[in-house]
Amino acid sequence: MSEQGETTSAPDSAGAGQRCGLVAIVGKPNVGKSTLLNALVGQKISITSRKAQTTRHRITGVRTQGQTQYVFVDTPGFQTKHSSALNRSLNKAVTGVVGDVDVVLFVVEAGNFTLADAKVLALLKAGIPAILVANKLDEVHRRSELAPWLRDMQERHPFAEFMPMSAKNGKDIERLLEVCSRYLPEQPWWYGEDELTDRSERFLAGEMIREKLFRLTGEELPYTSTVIIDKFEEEPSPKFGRMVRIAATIVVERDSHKSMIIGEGGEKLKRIGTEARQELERLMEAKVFLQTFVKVRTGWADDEARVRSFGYE
Ligand SMILES: Nc1nc2c(ncn2[C@@H]2O[C@H](COP(=O)(O)OP(=O)(O)OP(=O)(O)O)[C@@H](O)[C@H]2O)c(=O)[nH]1
Repeated sequence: MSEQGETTSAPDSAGAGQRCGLVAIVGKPNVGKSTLLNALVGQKISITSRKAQTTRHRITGVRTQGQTQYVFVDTPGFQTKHSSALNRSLNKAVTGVVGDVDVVLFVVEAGNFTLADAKVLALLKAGIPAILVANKLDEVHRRSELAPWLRDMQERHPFAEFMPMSAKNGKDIERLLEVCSRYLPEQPWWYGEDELTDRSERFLAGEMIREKLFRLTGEELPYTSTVIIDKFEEEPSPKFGRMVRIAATIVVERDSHKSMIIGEGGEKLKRIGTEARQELERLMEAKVFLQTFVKVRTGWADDEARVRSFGYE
């Protein structure tokens, strides 16, 4: 339950009373960071368009609840299960991230603190509030033992809050969101309330191809060329976790534009597809299969009915 209540009415257009900020989740492998992130975001993680405030970060999810928008950022160093790789990437990737957010969730297993936890803790920056998430509370059978452990943790770092909890418990997640919101600055939201739907990923896929298209063909290509997403299907994949099949059509007005996009031996279209796919994979954290086609539709931009049939309003 958020302090602001569960009002999901449209936000004040001026952004009055809104809070918005960056939240990093850190911790050694297997403490439950992914479980926590998924629960906090409350839906499948997706991407958003990039905004100036967050270009330095890779956004893994956004939750908008009540008046607060929580923007979760990725800490790549902690994704790995290999401690050597963990060590290597720690200083580079994570230090930058945890030094530049509004609040850090430092996740450990309740009642535990190992050398690996200490290494992560050492990276937290003074001045950035850190919440100790003592996760997997449900696995602690003797709760009485937790008090001395918490005191011990208090001595290790000046944590702003202590949250003994379970990432699998909905009430705990609500409580954590509420606590977290206190550390996010009052400022207008960066993202629309509904920006994280499947549709926004679909939209982003189109934008990404469009961006590559214009970047790789240069000025020559008329602005009327556009990208239609014909298919955007997510499939469960034990191998990749997330897998998305995308089929896109680049619509141009002239044959000459078509050959410009396809390039010699199909080289350019291939490059557009590869670059778009790679970036989408990174953003969506998914395996992406992308098919791109080019079609000529003379005067299509003037033909309103046809424009509508392409999915534009
Ligand atoms: N009992 C219990 N298990 C949990 C809880 N949170 C996470 N887990 C389990 O802990 C294991 C690790 O969870 P992940 O979310 O993958 O942990 P992680 O920190 O993201 O792990 P890495 O990807 O290795 O960094 C999984 O089997 C989860 O189901 C919890 O609150 N209680």
